[in-house]
Amino acid sequence: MNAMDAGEALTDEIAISTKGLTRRFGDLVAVNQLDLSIPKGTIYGFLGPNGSGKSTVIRLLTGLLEPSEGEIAILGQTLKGHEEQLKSRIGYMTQKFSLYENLSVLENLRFVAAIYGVRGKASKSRIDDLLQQYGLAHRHQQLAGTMSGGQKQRLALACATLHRPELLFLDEPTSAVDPQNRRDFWEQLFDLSAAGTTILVSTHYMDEAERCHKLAIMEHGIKRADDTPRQLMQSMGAKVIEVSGEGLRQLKQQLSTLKDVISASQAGSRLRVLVNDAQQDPLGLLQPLCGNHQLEVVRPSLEDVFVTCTGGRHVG
Ligand SMILES: Nc1ncnc2c1ncn2[C@@H]1O[C@H](COP(=O)(O)OP(=O)(O)OP(=O)(O)O)[C@@H](O)[C@H]1O
Repeated sequence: MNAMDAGEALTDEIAISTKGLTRRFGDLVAVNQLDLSIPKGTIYGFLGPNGSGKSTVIRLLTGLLEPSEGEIAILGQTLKGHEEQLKSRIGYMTQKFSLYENLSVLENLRFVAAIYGVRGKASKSRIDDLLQQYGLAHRHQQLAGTMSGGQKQRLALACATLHRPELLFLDEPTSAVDPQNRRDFWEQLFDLSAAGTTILVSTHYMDEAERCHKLAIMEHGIKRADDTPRQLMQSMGAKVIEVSGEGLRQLKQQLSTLKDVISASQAGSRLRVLVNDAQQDPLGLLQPLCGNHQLEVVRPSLEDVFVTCTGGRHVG
């Protein structure tokens, strides 16, 4: 493929486009022939287990890592050769938040402002706004290293968005925070999205992935599916059957041996069984092993989609 191909696929409406994007580390293929087309203004999720290549994709898209093969276009420009130009239009928040722990909240923000060339009155006013917006005004003198996970996360988001990037990369941003902070964080992401920012966020949390406008399911560096959460659930190649009753541990083992059963996993006092769509009569398949148990066909969840896409190899 030549350098134009990914660029040609672009319209003004596309924020990220890749064609055949591949990255190897020795014999390991961390990202394998990835094609992406992410419209501007979207919150796009990368859902996958540890080691599925999510961070590597983000590092490739931010220009921190060179592809082994393939093309990347960001905000209408081929990435190769335009990394410096694009840097001012991109924000990046890493898993570890990358804060200067020995600097105060204010000093962290001033440092980032200086890096992006935001100076003088503009810097002061932007930092004041961010301190208010992210609930950090009363902590501006506190050392970053002494803050809680949720506070560090808010400061990291303030730093990553200080220069008003059009495109924001977030690598597992909520791994280190509690559910309330995760919810609040997502409210902030929707505010940014409503203001026109395109966001690519990696996660291994299903509830988080479900909030995205669109998402890719990754496994072993390969994109297994790519659509809206609703569409992924509607077009999943499996039926979901819940089984309730006694002796579920043993029943699970028995059901798992059936050819068309993709997975069986326990959730509370029920077994959630995924049966391949090719099976015409999923209840009839399970019934002989289920005796007096109750069986019910239920609506798929995103977790079911994930399990089906990955052939039951990463249950729950
Ligand atoms: N610099 C590197 N050198 C060698 N192997 C690497 C390097 N970076 C990543 N890998 C490998 O590439 C694969 C994908 O890693 P990556 O960090 O992208 O996955 P991930 O989905 O982000 O996982 P996690 O959620 O654990 O961060 C892993 O097997 C990892 O060990």
